[in-house]
Amino acid sequence: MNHVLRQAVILPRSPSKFTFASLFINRNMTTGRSYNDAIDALNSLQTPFAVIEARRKAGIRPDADSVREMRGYLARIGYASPRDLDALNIIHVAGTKGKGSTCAFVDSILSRYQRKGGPPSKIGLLTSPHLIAVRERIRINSSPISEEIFAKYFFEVWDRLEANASVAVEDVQPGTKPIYSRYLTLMSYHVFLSEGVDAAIYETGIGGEYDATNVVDRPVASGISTLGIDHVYVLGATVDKIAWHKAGIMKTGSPAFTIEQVPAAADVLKQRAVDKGVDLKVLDVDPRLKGVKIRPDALFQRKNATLAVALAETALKKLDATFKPNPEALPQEFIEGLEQVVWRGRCEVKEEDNVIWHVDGAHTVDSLKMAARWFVNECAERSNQGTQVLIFNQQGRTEAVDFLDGLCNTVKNADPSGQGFKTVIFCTNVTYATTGYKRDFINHQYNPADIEKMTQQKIFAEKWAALDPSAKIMVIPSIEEAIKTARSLADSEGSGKKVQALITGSLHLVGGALGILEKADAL
Ligand SMILES: Nc1ncnc2c1ncn2[C@@H]1O[C@H](COP(=O)(O)OP(=O)(O)OP(=O)(O)O)[C@@H](O)[C@H]1O
Ligand SMILES: [Mg+2]
Ligand SMILES: [Mg+2]
Repeated sequence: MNHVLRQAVILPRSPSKFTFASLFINRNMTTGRSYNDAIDALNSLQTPFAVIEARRKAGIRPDADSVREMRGYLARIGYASPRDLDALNIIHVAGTKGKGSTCAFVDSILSRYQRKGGPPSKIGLLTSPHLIAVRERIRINSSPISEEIFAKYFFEVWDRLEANASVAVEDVQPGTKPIYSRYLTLMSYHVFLSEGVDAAIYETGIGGEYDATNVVDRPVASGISTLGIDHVYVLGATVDKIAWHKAGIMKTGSPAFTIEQVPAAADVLKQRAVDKGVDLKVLDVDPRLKGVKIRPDALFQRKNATLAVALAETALKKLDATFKPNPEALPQEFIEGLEQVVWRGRCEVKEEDNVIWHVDGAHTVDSLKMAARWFVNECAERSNQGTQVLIFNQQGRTEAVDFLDGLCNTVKNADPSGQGFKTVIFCTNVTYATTGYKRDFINHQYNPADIEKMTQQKIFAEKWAALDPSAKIMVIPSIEEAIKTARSLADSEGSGKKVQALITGSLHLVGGALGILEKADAL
């Protein structure tokens, strides 16, 4: 670390109005019933860092009990029959990367039909994680549910769980509640069923087989997006093990789709499809996408779009007996849905007077290479290209240090001067310099001491110093200060040149950064 201390500039924390310890204490539930009260109560359902560590050490991983447990919670909140979920016509998506993007495409396509009067008449969308506010994980007709609606259903679920806390249900301990993301999944079923949603798109949280979303046993269709390495602790370290989990969302009697995968993953998907009697369709990039303006214009996104088209066609066939896919050309609704999709924090460009921000939430080795290539291509198209700056973080994943090689080399190799990023900033995911986290970003799952000492960021700095000894490396306590620092670099640019900044590595980082860049807390 001494080496880093010599090479990297490490900014001290600003005098703050919060203590780090206070951020991580589970709050007792307040008596109020506002959106903020709901988020506080939700935050109390996070598994604390110490418990996660203990489980890790004991080798405890999710298993079939976790799905049975979700069914138990569903029963406690009033949905005792697995058939209750059939009304939602669920489109279920798993994958290592591209899940959210695929779901957003399906949502956008279906919304063109909904706006024409349907079917579907109401579309639900559950995605994770959130970018700017928790409520954005649960959408109806493409909009995050309002704070009022969120709070209403949040506490309805809460009250039902408490009222039925002692009702014996298999695999659920009396008096318990599901943890954070599982609570939101549970709540989403209640929201969508109560609001009369008739097509719901579900992104899995982690894996598939044992994921909280896998309580659906008759999806309208299942889709598996690009597989790669992530969540190694829960899913396994090799792509075949990971594929096994993701294949768990394929259901006998429901159509299933995937796109081209690396052979080890493809083999497992095909074998599990055979075992389940599922006709799994492996899709080449859809030729009907030719001429459709998919953003970013990259192969991975065309794969996501291909999967989304197949899923949307299957859903529309189920919902509307008169809908007939046209193998020659995509209907206008599909083209508009694909071209006009809004999926924030992924390959976004925001231009200021002196800085062009490139914002992408990639956080695996493969997706970071994609993000780097996208950044390079964007920069290459501009005549006012100035210094390239990186703002990076990934909290809580020890393997994240290996994300940096691809990022560094992709940008360096594309730069005719061989320079790549001139300044590299590693910051924590703490949003603001003096007030700490926005409530929606409080995370008990990380080691508070690591954030306080910026341990992870210093490890990144050390790694980057080895990858590129000529880069100026900085370790900075908050996103706000990281952005300020990048802006200040613009002062030394030549006239007409703009700093080209890439913010990536974590969706939490990206969400916090967008909030600051847009000077808004709102969605
Ligand atoms: N098919 C893909 N292959 C590789 N990288 C992808 C693919 N689709 C998207 N990405 C990259 O991954 C980032 C995240 O995309 P997206 O939100 O769709 O993935 P996700 O599977 O929902 O990820 P998460 O694990 O965060 O839920 C994108 O910004 C892009 O850089
Ligand atoms: Mg993920
Ligand atoms: Mg996602």
